[in-house]
Amino acid sequence: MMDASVEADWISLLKPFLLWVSPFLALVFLVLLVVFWLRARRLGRQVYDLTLEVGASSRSLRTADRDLQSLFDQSSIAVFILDHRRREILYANNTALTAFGVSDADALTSRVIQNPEAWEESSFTLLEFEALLDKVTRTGLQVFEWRLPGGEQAPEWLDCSLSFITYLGNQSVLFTGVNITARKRNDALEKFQLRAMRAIASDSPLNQSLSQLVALIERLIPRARCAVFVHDAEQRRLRWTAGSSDLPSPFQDRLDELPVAFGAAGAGTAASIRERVVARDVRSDQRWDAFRDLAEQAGVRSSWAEPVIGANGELLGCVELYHDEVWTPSEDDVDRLTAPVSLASLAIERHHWQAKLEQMIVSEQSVRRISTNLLTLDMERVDEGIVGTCATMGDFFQADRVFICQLEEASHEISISHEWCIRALARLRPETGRKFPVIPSSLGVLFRESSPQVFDEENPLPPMLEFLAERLERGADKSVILGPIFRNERLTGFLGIQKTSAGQAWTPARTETAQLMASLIGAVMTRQELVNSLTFQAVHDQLTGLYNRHKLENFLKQEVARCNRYSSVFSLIIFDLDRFKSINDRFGHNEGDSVLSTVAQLVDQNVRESEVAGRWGGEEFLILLPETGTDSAIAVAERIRETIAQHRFSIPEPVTISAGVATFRAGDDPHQLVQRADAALYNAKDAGRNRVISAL
Ligand SMILES: Nc1nc2c(ncn2[C@@H]2O[C@H](COP(=O)(O)OP(=O)(O)OP(=O)(O)O)[C@@H](O)[C@H]2O)c(=O)[nH]1
Repeated sequence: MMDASVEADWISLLKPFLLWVSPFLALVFLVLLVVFWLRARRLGRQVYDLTLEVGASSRSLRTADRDLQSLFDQSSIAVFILDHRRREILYANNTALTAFGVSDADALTSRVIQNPEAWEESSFTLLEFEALLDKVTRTGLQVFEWRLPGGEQAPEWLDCSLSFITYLGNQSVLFTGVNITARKRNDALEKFQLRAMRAIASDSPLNQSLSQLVALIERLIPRARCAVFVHDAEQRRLRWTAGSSDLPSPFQDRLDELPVAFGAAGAGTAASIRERVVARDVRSDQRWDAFRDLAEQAGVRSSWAEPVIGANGELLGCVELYHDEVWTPSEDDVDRLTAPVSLASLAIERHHWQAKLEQMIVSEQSVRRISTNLLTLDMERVDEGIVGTCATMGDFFQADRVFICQLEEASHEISISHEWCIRALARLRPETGRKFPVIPSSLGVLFRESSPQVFDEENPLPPMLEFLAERLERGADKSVILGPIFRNERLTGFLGIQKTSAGQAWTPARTETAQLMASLIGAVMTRQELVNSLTFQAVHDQLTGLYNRHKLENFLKQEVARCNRYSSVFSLIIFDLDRFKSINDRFGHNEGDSVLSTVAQLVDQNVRESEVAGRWGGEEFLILLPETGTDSAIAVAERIRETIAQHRFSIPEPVTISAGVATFRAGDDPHQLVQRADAALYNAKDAGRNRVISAL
């Protein structure tokens, strides 16, 4: 009860206050209501405006995308837009589709962007590309060069950019790629061209320079496999010097040493006619008849051969390109190959000159060595020296046999005087020294030009010289060069250089060298003749041809020394023509000379090889009889005396001699011995001449 009354008191107390405040409260509420209404209206308008704005933006974005797409669709730049999160292509233009070899955006997603295998031949992997996509979200832009595997018309190289964009509300990446294949190809070509030129300019071996050219050509003519052949002028063959590693070895081996002839595939034919040869389809081309199976196995269906011609018009080699399909070069292809073919010509010519120079140096050294050998031959051992030089020449000329023939004009005979040959021929060669009949005048006609002649299958040896090749097999590669040897403008022999196997051919330079050698041998022989004659003159008496006094004294000294050392014995005969003064006086000095010569001949015929006869001076002769005692010496002297006495000389009366014989006694010197013989001779004169008396 109490509580109800207290409540009533409170209400009665607040009532006047509430009555006074309530209009204000109502007013405040009203104001607040108005404010809220006003605010709500403004927000609504703003929301409305915003909604309008959003709608417009969205519409303009879509318009922009459409504009962008139509712009990209026409572009030669490859463009695609990739949903960054889902890795899906949202848009790709035609250029991009062609570049990646696909037909639509979905294929680009499934066959490229989400397929790691498609990236195998690309310049980077799918993982690396994805890393770039992630990077672009941080940096906004990435630029790079991309080598694509490339299709038929597709670009090989793209200069690319990736930019981060929002596309159709998605976080996306915009890809652009500009085709820079032509620039890249040019760069690469320049690089290859530079490499090839450097190799040619440097001292690189020919096969290396030509391999660089092969690489260059294969860049210039896509899908072609290339080979470069070098012409071997001596063998008239093409040597496979450089070629694509894609050409199988049996193909290379078979085309190596291709003859320069029609029907020797494209290269051999082009080399023989010195013109371009295009075999559009080797299966039906007759120039490939002999090589068809080989081409089939190597996957060669067409060939294009360009001969390589040197500055002087000589054939240097051949460049050949092979395709695995029926193919003909376009004018552009022909243009493109012009420079490399010129480079090949430069490389081969440079190599040839270098080889020639090296050969000349070696050749000059060898020629100098052989010449020095010949000109400084020890005249005591000339024959040995000449045979040694023949061996050196054999080595130099790569010959199997080198020989010297000597012609004896008087006897009309020819024989091999010096010879060297390889071991294999030793038992086949004709005997050295055997004489064969010849007609020197007809040989003189054959070698009138005094230049060497090469005899081979086409130009056989004249019948009288056939003995030179006797018992040696003859065949295509066998040849003998004969360099005439002249002495005092007379043909006196030949230097012969024989080859029985394929080797270096007889080039003009080699032929010239052979003749130089023949001339040197002629000079050596003349010198030897001169030396022999001087040596002969130095020890022989000019009138009689017997040993002279100087030589007799030498023999005497040697014999005395020998007998003193070995307690041996020898005897001397000294004889003198009887009354020779009277012969001179009556028949003249010339007749006297003739008598002296005849006596010398008779003496020479009556002494043995071991005995030495000479002219002691004037009309005095001395005979030295080794290992001969007094009795035997007297017998020899008697025999000579009788022979002379019985001989019918040119003068109409007999010629007699008186002789003194002395035998060596231990301890004698030459002078003592001669004195004793002389004394015996005087005794013979005193005793009436025409007799033999021995010393006591
Ligand atoms: N025709 C010629 N005569 C020569 C040669 N050498 C020497 N005589 C001569 O030989 C003669 C030697 O004469 P002598 O010494 O008087 O002796 P000889 O007349 O033979 O008389 P004997 O010896 O006593 O028998 C000289 O008249 C010389 O001139 C020569 O090479 N030729």
